[in-house]
Amino acid sequence: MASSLTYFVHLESLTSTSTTIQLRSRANFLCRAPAAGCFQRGLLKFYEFDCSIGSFRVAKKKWGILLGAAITGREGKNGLQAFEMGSGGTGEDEDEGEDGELDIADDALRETIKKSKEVLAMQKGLLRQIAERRKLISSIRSDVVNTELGKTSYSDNSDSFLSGQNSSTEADDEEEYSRTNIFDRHHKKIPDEEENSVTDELLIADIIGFSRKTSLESAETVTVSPRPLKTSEPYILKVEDFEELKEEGIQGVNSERKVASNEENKSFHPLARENVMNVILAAAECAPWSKTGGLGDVSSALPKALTKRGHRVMVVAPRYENYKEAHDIGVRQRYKVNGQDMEVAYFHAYIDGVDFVFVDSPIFHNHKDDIYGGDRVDILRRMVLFCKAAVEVPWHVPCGGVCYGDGNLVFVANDWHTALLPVYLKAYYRDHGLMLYARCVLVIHNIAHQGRGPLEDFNYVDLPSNYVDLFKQFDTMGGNHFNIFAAGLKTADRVVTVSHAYSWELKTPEGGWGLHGIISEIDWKLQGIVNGIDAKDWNPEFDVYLQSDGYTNYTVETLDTGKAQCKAALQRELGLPVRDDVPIISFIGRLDHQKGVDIIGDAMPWIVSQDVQLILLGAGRHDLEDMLRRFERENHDKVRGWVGFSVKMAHRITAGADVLMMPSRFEPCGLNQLYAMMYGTVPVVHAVGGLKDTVHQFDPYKETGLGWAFERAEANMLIDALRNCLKTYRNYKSSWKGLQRRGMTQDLSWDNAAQRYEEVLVAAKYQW
Ligand SMILES: Nc1ncnc2c1ncn2[C@@H]1O[C@H](COP(=O)(O)OP(=O)(O)O[C@H]2O[C@H](CO)[C@@H](O)[C@H](O)[C@H]2O)[C@@H](O)[C@H]1O
Repeated sequence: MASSLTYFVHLESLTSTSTTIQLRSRANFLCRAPAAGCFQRGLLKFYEFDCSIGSFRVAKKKWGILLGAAITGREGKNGLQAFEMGSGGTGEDEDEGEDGELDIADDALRETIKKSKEVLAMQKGLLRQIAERRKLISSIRSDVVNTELGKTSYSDNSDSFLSGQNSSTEADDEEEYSRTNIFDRHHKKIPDEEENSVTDELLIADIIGFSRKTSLESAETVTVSPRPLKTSEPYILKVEDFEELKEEGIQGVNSERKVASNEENKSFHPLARENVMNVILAAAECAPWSKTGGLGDVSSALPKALTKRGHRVMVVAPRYENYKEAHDIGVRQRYKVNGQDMEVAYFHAYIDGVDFVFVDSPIFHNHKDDIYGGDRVDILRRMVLFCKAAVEVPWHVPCGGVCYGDGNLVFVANDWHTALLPVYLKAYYRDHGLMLYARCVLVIHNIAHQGRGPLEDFNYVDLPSNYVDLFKQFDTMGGNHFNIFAAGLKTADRVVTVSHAYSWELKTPEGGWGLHGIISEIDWKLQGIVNGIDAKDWNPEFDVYLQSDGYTNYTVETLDTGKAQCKAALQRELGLPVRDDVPIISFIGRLDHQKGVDIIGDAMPWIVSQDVQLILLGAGRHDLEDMLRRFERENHDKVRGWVGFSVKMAHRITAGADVLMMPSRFEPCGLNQLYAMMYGTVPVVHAVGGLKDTVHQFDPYKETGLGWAFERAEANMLIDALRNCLKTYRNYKSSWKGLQRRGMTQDLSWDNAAQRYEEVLVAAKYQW
């Protein structure tokens, strides 16, 4: 007699050498095999075994944890753990079997099944609620005249999880934005039934994960329980259940992300499909809301690329000011920071398939233009609060009505500011049997900033004293000190840095800034992945900053005319002589030691002796800002030094200039050279870190390469490279065009990088 039970099996902790499971029913097995050799079909795949009644042999390993339907196993005589799950299926034999035989004659198991049924019933309740809410929203939308009705309906607390806000203080138009936005999300169609049931099962298991209890409970009351929930509770969901749930409207909860359209489904990469997971990227800045440099760009662009691969992705960042797109979801949590109780609120926006969650607290508010400002302890307190709040976001913040949960979750922390996240994940949760399946990947964007302080700073991070060693660091620069990056690197499950060359440089005393020893020790979990760029924001074809003031969008086909027009517009805007024949050399970046802007200063006498125009945009160290102003003052006919942070000017300079200089002393990746190449602007860079990885030296004989990459961060090297560059610009027009075309036609999008990240996330997930 056949049944359609599906078994989710996680083979992570298999240990015995040979295991036989005898099935008394026909069953589908979904096996997640983390180690090579478990099954012939390869690594890190899901496997479906349509087993006939009889035995099913698993070589080499022992059963571990059932995934998606966690049921505590029973220890067989040979060390085998065997499980069976199902509800009302056939072939459930309660007799005690032989070794390895499936056995469900267990009270605990019965209890588990019972509980699971209850959970399923609750879920159906939630779906019914969603269907009702959707009807309500439809009626409100169609009744545009009766605004009162809309207000009355939405003043009801129980709608807040759908409307995405509950604050009566928000402006009406913002409320309408929120409603419309979420309405649209919840009305996307389920695609044709071309998806196989395996994917459906995985989606629901992975998206809702083991934390469905959180979302289900919250659905009843609409406010989310503040208490930490144990999330490894058993759950059963069969294929038929999922079908039923889909019919009832589960798409209102999740499908906008996973099954939004046939088009999207077709573009799902098979690897992501099998490894689809929940990803929460936590960062101190996220463009366009907050940005001081490349971290802001990455934390906004990488999540979108991961979403495209099928993952459910959230960005968590502090709320430094009022962002019009994000709405208060009404959830409040309290965390202690150095003994002081602090309340945080959560604001949410759903944009380009990504959930953006902003953690709100008065301590972030005065730092909109000064994210890392204040004294050392101020910053530390902000980051402690932010990391404590961020790590619990998957429990407390229902996005589209459903929390992320921690069952299938990987955090991505960035730089020292969020390096406490993996530490808290371990110290507060995993060491206490919570969030057992959550992992954390830490990304190094810049090791030069580490969150250093005296050892007493340990008191601010609110950890038991046995964790102090994680933070203790001795080096010749800092002596014996407290170092947050060090602790994060030790506790993260995986570490990524933003280029291959930088992953090597980090292990040297010069490149590791005192952490090279730790980096060498954790080499096994370190990987370099070159950043991509947001191909919509930074694309001359669509760039919104090139649509006014005489600028124009252009492509590689319209490069000659389009770029010439942008160059003229830039010269006009900055009050420089409008001349097509004079090369514009540019620099954009933070004004600090890293970026080598002082090296440009050393090269200035030579630069201004040439027939060139020079445009410098930057903010940072006051002495370097003064230097820019002085350059402009002294060479007003050909130099502009724009002091400040202007995204618009960064785009316009990138489009209008012919050459971009990056004499960085070190550069983990560098984004400006990537942007420049996309815009047909030729980079001249110091061959270090990501600049070395991405700007290949021009070879005039072979007509290959993308720009000039000089060996040492010295003025004479910069001058040599610029001299050759200008000679090519003036005398070898076709070579110049070749350089521009090669730069513009590269695939610099995040797609490739996102795939590499996904591999790291998967590796983290299966790491114990
Ligand atoms: N005055 C100004 N006005 C407007 N925009 C300005 C600006 N100054 C800088 N920017 C913008 O800020 C970003 C800087 O990106 P980078 O990657 O060069 O630098 P950063 O050193 O901050 O980032 C760190 O993280 C990133 C991301 O991983 C790494 O690429 C990098 O090597 C590492 O040092 C670019 O988008 C640039 O246009």
